[in-house]
Amino acid sequence: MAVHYATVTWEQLHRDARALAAALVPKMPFKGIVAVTRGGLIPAAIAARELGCRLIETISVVTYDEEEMGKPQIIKSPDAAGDGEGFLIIDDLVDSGVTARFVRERLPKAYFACLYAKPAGKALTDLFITEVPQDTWVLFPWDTAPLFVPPLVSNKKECAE
Ligand SMILES: O=P(O)(O)OC[C@H]1O[C@H](OP(=O)(O)OP(=O)(O)O)[C@H](O)[C@@H]1O
Ligand SMILES: Nc1nc2[nH]cnc2c(=O)[nH]1
Ligand SMILES: [Mg+2]
Repeated sequence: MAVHYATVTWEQLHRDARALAAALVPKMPFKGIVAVTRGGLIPAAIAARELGCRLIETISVVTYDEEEMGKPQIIKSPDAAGDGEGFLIIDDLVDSGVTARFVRERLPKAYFACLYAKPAGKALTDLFITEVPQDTWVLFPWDTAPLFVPPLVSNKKECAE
């Protein structure tokens, strides 16, 4: 279980998604992108803009069943992508690799790219941008909000005290 957090800001996410797109240019052309919903949607949109790709398909895989890791289930199939030939799959991250393995079984000929990868799942990717330790939980910008943080010294006390 993750014991550390890595907070990713919108700016960092945008930079990393652009870096992913830049690394994908030599792999072009792609017929289209398959975004792994939901986490892959925003990285896929940024990469699609950079790569001039307008055909976007989605695959939705549910791996957790009431907090338990269950058997992965496809609840939305990427029908436009066939067996994945010529397609680029984009997700936000691989952790255990369960989602990536399942998606690859469904789209065996596609190229799999993501922004962040933990050691247990990284071998399932063709490309990732940043490795994250296994014990670290990535907090995406859509997971977080700015919070008031109280000052170190209470304003009831005088500075000179
Ligand atoms: O390698 P794994 O252990 O399978 O974990 C990685 C997956 O987990 C997260 O998705 P999640 O299933 O939480 O759904 P979401 O994208 O809809 O948030 C993340 O977006 C990856 O798709
Ligand atoms: N937000 C988020 N979702 C995950 N799903 C599996 N691992 C992670 C992670 O580190 N962060
Ligand atoms: Mg996901």
